[in-house]
Amino acid sequence: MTADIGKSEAPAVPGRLPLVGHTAAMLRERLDFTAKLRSYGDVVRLRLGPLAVHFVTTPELAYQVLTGQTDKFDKGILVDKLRRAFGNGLVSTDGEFHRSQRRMIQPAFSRRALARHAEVMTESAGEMVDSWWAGQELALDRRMQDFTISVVGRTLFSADFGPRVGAEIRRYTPTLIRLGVLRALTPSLLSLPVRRRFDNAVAHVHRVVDDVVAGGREDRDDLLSVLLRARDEAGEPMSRQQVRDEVVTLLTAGSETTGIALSWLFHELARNPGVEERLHAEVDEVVGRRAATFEDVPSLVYTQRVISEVLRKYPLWFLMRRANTDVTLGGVRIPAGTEVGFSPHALHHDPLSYDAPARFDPDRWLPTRARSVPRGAYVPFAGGLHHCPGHSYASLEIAIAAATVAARWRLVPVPGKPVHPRVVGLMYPNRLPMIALPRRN
Ligand code: HEM
Repeated sequence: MTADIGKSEAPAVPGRLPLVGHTAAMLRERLDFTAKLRSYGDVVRLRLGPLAVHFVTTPELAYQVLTGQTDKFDKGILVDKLRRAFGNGLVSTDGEFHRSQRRMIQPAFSRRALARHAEVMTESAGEMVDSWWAGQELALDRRMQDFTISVVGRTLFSADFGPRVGAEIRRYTPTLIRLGVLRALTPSLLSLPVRRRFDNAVAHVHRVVDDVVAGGREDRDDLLSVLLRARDEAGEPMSRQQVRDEVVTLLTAGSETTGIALSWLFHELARNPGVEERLHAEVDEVVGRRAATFEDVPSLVYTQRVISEVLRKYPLWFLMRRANTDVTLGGVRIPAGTEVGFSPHALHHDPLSYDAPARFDPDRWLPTRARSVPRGAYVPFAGGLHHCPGHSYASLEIAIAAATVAARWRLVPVPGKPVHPRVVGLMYPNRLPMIALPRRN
């Protein structure tokens, strides 16, 4: 009856334990846990420790949370727990402050800026593939992280962003993300040593980034200069701490995700010889044996489908928002202040949205087939007010790096070392040893 619309209660997910709620099951089962939530309802209730969470499980409701009703949601508990690390950086703020910081950062991702960044991406990718030798065993996940950190550092922050900064960021960011997610899932249950490890990682990252900010100049053509030059309405510059928070946010958000995507891309190429062959043929035709450039990317049509498929298969495990007003989702009334979660991974693997979702099938992104994917079912870069500002930058960087590697090398797995995802918010490979074999083309 219409009078009841918006008033029904979401079903509770079975298996809630005293004190810990669903946290133990979620941490034990990870992707399987979030995948099965749709079988309990379109909106379901969970307990993470003492915290009540509504989880939406359909593409349309995820679309509503992200985009359709974006202004009714702020960042949620996940970001609260990461705020110690990212302070008031873009990723952890809302409202007018977030909007004005975003406006300031946006020009670093304009088409003109991207064309400039691409030169660094091409050069860095070229240097990377030149440094490999035939038969070399590469810890590919680490190589890709080194590459993406160095590219973000060189494009956005400073020409002389040194290797020490990269090494420290690479070393401590996974800890920040892993422990940030753990703290969100187990509010107040974490032991002191875990908190100390988190604080220690934060302190290291802050220290190196403080050095980057201290060495920054206002007269350069990079984002750090833009941040240092910025003045508010009263003519005041941004505090050093605010600049630091933005730099930490962009360095970590911009490198970890892109490095993981590149890692999985080469893993999938090695497992799918037909896909690898088509990608190699395209790269041979468009790029030849040189490093790929900005101008090549529009012609790398198949490579771009491969990238879309990597981002489908290996997205974030889950995201959280918090309702800032009473909202109705799927007929369920959700009071202001409620945490609302959803899983990009579950949405990207839902058989109601994708044929054979476990299969790596770049051709599902052919325009004729892609049209049948429901809105909200493909959200690698989220959506709405907090839509990833680096999405074009990331797609460009992945295309340039993938094509530059593929122009020269075939990467094959090291036998006897199985690779599987380690899910800690992001989907890291547990390891990714690969051998570089020269391509004869
Ligand atoms: C494959 C690569 C990438 C993926 C999959 C990715 C994914 C995402 C997602 C899902 C969000 C939304 C998080 C949320 O709503 O809680 C996000 C936000 C963000 N991303 Fe990315 N990202 C990538 C690359 C980048 C790059 C290259 C940069 C910058 C250089 C970047 C900077 C950011 C920032 C600053 C935010 C926060 C935006 C806001 O809250 O307004 N990301 N990203």
